[in-house]
Amino acid sequence: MQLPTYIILTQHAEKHAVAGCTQPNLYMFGLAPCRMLEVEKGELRMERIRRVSLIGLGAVGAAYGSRLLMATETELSVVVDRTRKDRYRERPVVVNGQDIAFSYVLPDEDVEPADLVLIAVKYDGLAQALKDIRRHVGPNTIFISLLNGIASEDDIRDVYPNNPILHAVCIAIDAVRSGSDVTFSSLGYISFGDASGQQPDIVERVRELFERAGIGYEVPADILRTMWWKFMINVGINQTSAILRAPYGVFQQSTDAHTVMAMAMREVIAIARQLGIELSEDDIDRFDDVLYAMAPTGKTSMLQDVEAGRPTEVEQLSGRVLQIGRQLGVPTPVNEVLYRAIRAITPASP
Ligand SMILES: NC(=O)C1=CN([C@@H]2O[C@H](COP(=O)(O)OP(=O)(O)OC[C@H]3O[C@@H](n4cnc5c(N)ncnc54)[C@H](OP(=O)(O)O)[C@@H]3O)[C@@H](O)[C@H]2O)C=CC1
Ligand SMILES: CC(C)(CO)C(=O)C(=O)O
Repeated sequence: MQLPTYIILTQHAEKHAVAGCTQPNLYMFGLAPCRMLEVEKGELRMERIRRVSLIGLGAVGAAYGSRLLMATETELSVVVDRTRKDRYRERPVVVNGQDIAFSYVLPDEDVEPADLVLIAVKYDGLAQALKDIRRHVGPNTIFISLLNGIASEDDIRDVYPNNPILHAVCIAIDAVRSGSDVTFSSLGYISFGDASGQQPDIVERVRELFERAGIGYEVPADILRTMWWKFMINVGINQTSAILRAPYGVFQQSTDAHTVMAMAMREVIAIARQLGIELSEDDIDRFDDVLYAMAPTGKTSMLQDVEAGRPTEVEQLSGRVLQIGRQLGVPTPVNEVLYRAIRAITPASP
């Protein structure tokens, strides 16, 4: 029998094969942390993402999680505390009318580290989520956060400074959650990338996973610009929709609603440009292409929070705009009105 050949790569010199051997367990000696790639017929085979751990099974997490469950060669674990586990056992998560049999893991259970940790909680749950997934994190575990806003990647970096983190946002998904029932007509796509430009292999591995799972994606040339574009979108439509209690149809029909949304977006454009991120009026038009394709009955995540009486992510939207605007000396009066109005009608985050 012919043994497979392995190439051993150190974490910090992944481009340089440091040894070839036929005994995979050799990589235990002196080279950790490291990764192995199998060589097949003389060609390097990409190390596939096989173990995925997801935390946050709401609108976004359940929607993308249901796709990841269908990916071949992938094991998906959903990290939940005891209370949530009991709740999901009593009332299973339903996505587009189908009960989904997720595999739940408690934070203290012993597990193999994941290849990829996917985070889909709201911002006020992020600090706890980063504690709860600790047993799923090994030296090479990749992180992707699907949270809105521009802060979560830095928060992950603070807790897991040595792990690869890709930036990501989901665009044009119209998922709505009611209790543990999630429905969507479009999953949109995940725009993701490596802000450091140093980890093209990691981007490729995630791209290959999304292909296998049937999750739409794009890898833009400048992921930080895309993050700010999405931030502009959320500052505009999430906040205006929350105050007007307006689903997407209202923004498709009403020039007034659309104008308020665009006024809030323009303040993001102004601060972004001061920071060297070249957003412009065209970026509002680009969002219109997305907006007019969304289900008229669909609702932003912030409107869903308001209707469910939950705290909102306002501190991550206008809260951030006001903070950065003050630092840069850029006036942000529209966001100040939105900030105060949203805080007036919603409970504060714990
Ligand atoms: N909804 C949408 O269409 C979109 C949302 N987003 C962004 O994605 C992120 C998630 O939003 P969304 O899915 O709507 O939020 P949801 O409120 O629907 O879901 C968040 C989920 O995380 C769970 N959760 C929180 N903390 C933990 C924890 N420690 N362990 C396990 N589960 C936990 C919550 O459980 P529980 O309910 O029990 O507290 C809830 O099920 C937000 O940042 C949002 O802005 C981005 C694009 C679109
Ligand atoms: C862009 C939008 C409005 C829908 O995907 C969103 O990000 C949200 O609802 O939070």
